[in-house]
Amino acid sequence: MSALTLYDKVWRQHVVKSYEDGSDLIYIDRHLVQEVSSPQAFAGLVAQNRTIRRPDAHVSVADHAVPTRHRDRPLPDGLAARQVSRLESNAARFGIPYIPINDRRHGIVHVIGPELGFTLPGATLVCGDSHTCTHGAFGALAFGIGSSECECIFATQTLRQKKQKRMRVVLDGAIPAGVTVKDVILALIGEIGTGGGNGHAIEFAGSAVRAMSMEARMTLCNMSIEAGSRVGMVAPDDTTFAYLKGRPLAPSGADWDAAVAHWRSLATDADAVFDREVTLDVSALSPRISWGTTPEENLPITGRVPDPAAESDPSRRARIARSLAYMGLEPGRPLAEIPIDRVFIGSCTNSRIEDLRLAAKVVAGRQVAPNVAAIVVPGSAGVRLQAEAEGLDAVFRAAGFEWRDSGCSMCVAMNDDRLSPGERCASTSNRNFEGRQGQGGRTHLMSPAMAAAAAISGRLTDVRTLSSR
Ligand SMILES: CC(C)[C@H](C(=O)O)[C@@H](O)C(=O)O
Ligand code: SF4
Repeated sequence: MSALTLYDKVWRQHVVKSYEDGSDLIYIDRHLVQEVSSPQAFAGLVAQNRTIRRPDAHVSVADHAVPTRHRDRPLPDGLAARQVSRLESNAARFGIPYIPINDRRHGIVHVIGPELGFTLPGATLVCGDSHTCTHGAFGALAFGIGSSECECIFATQTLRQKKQKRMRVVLDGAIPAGVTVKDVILALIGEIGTGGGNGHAIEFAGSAVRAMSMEARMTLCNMSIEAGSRVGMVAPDDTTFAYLKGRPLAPSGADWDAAVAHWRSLATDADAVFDREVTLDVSALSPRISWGTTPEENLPITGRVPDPAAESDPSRRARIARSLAYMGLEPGRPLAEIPIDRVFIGSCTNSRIEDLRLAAKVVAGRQVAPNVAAIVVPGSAGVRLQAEAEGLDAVFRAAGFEWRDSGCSMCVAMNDDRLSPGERCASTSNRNFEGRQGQGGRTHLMSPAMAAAAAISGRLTDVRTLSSR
């Protein structure tokens, strides 16, 4: 048998049936359900009078629409309240687990899956949400699906899919001080483009990945979709097992030992071949900032706003000009001089405990600039409680940040937290297209440390210069 990759192995172990057109029916072990993409799937079940085949394979939680403050009060009447109550009643009707918004397990689907040990190496995991690739950090085969596919999973626990091509991204070297995995993934997307991973399942490998914490690996895999790939995976290792051990839904006792032995066998064989290989030396990277309206439009903070006139390709020139017009930026301006109005530290990319620790370290003993409104939104109640136990909330509050309850918040304009037209935001989220954080809002993507530095100085800032003051 020829050598296999991690992706090949997990795929193979889930094939129920193969079709002549090259697609396979694969078994889906786990399904996360949120309020925005699930209503149609539940409605489909009702219309066809179907039940859920394996209720224990699903976990539902409302994260996108929920407010991040005043959660002790009933949700005000409106779309959010309807979306949340519909998810709750659908979960009750079909008998699947539901996590209420004030529960200690609440949070963004992609943050709580791993926290609960619902996300496991070697499992297939789906959700009606494009950032499901996050869970690939554990060596799960995880990807986002559409509403009709959610319905299919509910009814059959299987999905017909075509295998992707195989791509390996090797990250070598040590990440320098002041630089984080967010800068690594932005640099990669800057290099290969938002279509760079199209049609491919990415495996992240190399010494830098082995050295990363699970939180960092999740940030990395989370933005695979911004690189065009629905799948981003990391082979499970001791770091993975240490994170999962003792989690509520992880195996225990003798099952744990058997699981670890199986998980170790999933690593890509030494002689396996990839359809595409990309290598990036992370030791040469600087902190990055997106300046435009796609994640690929990003540069080191030491750079300047690009000049469309310097671009020879007419369509690229037009694209840059349009981005700059929307972002309200003049060519040639140093990025580190751009003033900001808002700071958002949160989202399934960067709202885990390590992210908050990094940001708090920058913020400690300093004040948010008077022109800036800044919020920290922990990705889950678990992260919030951990941060509070460590006193991080006090650090943020003392500096002038607002400390919120868990949810997607200002990552996506589907709840109360959003930008006003023209407002410029330093954001730790993953998408920066026009209107993403609110109509007319201007998003600059960056790491938590960089967002914290921007909050303090009131402009885009190289965190390395701030900490050396
Ligand atoms: C609302 C949801 C379906 C959407 C997604 O698929 O990713 C959202 O989470 C996003 O980040 O844009
Ligand atoms: S935090 Fe943002 S990117 Fe993540 S699931 Fe929510 S809306 Fe999507």
